[in-house]
Amino acid sequence: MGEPSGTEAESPPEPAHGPAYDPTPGPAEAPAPAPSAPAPAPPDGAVIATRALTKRYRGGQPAVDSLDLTVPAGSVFGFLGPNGSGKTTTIRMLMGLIAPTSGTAHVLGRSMPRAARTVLPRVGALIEGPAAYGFLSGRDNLLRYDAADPTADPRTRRHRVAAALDRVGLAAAAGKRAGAYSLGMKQRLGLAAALLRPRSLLVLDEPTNGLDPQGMREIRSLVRELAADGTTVFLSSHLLDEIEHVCTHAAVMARGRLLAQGAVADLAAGMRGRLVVTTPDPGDAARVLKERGAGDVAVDGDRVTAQPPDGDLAELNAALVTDGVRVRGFAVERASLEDAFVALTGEGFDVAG
Ligand SMILES: Nc1ncnc2c1ncn2[C@@H]1O[C@H](COP(=O)(O)OP(=O)(O)OP(=O)(O)O)[C@@H](O)[C@H]1O
Repeated sequence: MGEPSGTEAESPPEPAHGPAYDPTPGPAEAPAPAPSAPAPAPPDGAVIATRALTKRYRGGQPAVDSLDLTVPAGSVFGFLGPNGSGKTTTIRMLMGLIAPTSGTAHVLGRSMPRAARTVLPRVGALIEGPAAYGFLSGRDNLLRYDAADPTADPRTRRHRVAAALDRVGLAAAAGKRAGAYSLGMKQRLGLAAALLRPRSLLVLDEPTNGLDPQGMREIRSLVRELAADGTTVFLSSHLLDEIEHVCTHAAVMARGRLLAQGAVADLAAGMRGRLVVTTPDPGDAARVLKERGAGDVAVDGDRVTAQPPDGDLAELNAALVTDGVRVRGFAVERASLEDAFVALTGEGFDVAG
């Protein structure tokens, strides 16, 4: 999460929580001033499109630096990067909570933050953790939250609250004090708040942060269900595993800059996986692989692994056999998103979180 907003130089007043689930939503925040440059039209079908989006907090390096992000409609888009890489700052600009230093951001085809009042009712957001009144039940939290929204229809309130609680699997616990909820249940209550109205886009900042494996599974399957219904989901995460299992598309950030974006399968497919040769002659195999241009050759028992050289791998296999290496297994392991990330950043990734 970002650091206290008190260090922020030029942003407008900010609500303590995300736009969709502050339990004390007052009158709508004044939208931040729009950048003066004319906004280019967003690409067709993009639910989020930013161009050269930049945020520089007072005196520092840019927290977000010339970001060109394109989130296709219908995608589950993972916004991936280690702590401090600029994810939360980007999300806050997209939601109109802070003004960019320069560049443009379009959400649902409209320029932010100028169109915040039109855009935000169509966006469900869960930002900077769930917030709820502990002394109220989950249901009463949602009733109160919905009642504070001047555009929400009071006649359908009870029905919409019940449907949202049901949707996130909290119907049975609806009458329980939110203070007694587990973190996972609080997170689901936050999602229920985001789902009180039909949404074109859900923005979730680290939705599984702090959850146990069971809680993570529940949120992930909920995200998949929502996406199956056609909602575009934009979620930030520092967990590669999460992105790989839940997302159709991803963008990789490091130190405020975008390193890559695209379909998850393409991000990993651009990488050649590691060659694994299983053999009772590992020393000879390693020698032949090196001679044939394989990189980073490593021997572990009867397994020899390497970065495959360019060219036809069938030829490489034949060369091993011709040189008397008895080959039991010869395969290229599929590259993971983690391999792609390491190749992009040249550094490891805190996979465990
Ligand atoms: N209000 C602020 N004032 C000054 N600097 C800030 C502020 N918010 C964030 N930063 C700095 O901007 C950079 C990006 O932070 P940001 O919170 O956007 O990253 P993040 O990828 O979301 O990380 P995390 O997962 O830790 O929230 C960091 O160096 C951070 O210290």
